[in-house]
Amino acid sequence: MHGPDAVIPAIPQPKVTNPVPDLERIVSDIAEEMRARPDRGEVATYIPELARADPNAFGIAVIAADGQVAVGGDADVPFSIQSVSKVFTLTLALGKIGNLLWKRVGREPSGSPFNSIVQLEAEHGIPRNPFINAGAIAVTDVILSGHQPREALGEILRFMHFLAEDSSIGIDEAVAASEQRTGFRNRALANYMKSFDVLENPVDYTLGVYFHHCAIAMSCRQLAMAARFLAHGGRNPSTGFSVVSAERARRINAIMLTCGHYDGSGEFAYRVGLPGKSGVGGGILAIAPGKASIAVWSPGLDASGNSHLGRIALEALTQRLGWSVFG
Ligand SMILES: NC(=O)CC[C@H](N)C(=O)O
Repeated sequence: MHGPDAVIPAIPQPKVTNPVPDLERIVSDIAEEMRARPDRGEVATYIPELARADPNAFGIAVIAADGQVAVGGDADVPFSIQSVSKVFTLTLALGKIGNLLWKRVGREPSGSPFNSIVQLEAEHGIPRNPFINAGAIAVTDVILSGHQPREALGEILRFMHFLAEDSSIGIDEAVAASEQRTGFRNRALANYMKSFDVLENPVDYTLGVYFHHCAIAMSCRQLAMAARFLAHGGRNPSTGFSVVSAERARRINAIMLTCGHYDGSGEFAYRVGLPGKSGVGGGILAIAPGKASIAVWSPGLDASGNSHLGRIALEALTQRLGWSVFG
């Protein structure tokens, strides 16, 4: 005899992988250690609104393959993601025009600061990679083509909502307005590229979208959620849906590893050993392929414009868990 339960179809369960031993303890230890450190780097001031960030803030969120979430410190406080947004705009632009993107932007490390102008002249207005400012502006221009700025921005924001499974993510308008007022260098970069026809749209439109996507505010938890597809062969591990192909995820990770920290990319690879992308708001997104998506935040920066404690925290995490991609 079967009981009534026998007719209820089985509910499909997500694939369960082994939980990471001690993950929660390691993450909370690191948050404690970072909170106690006196060396905090320098908060960015060239975008006046960013200068308001609290140098004592520190947050970390790690989302493992089985969905386990380990957080520490200010993991739920939203901050200005700035250049971390460039990972997501690159993903969208590749989705829109595929490998044609590489006619407009290179994929070599620049060895220069994020807002450098010098290489652009020698290389005929083609930025070295999609993560320096010039490259990210060219990528934004690709997303904008065929749309009004408001629509393009809406598309970027909806993509973040979809990836993070969180429609509360928004733009910090005060940060966007602050950069609109003071972004003279980015204006120079964009105008210079426009003179080589690398940008298709009016410079002000492209920059407007760029400044606004840099001003997206997210917490470490939201950022780690949004980047899960990069750690899992292009798939969202909780739904199983594919965001990009495995090949594309691998390639975005490769560009993060080689270019994600500007002229600090070599040092980040040496110390942390993971693909990562930093922003001047103090956020760093890092990907441990097959293992986890990780976001850290501490607003004080080092000389290359990357989060000082964020990098130290990631170095501690990868060492304790043996997560470096270099073994
Ligand atoms: N490195 C960064 O985060 C720079 C982003 C910033 N919006 C700028 O264009 O200057």
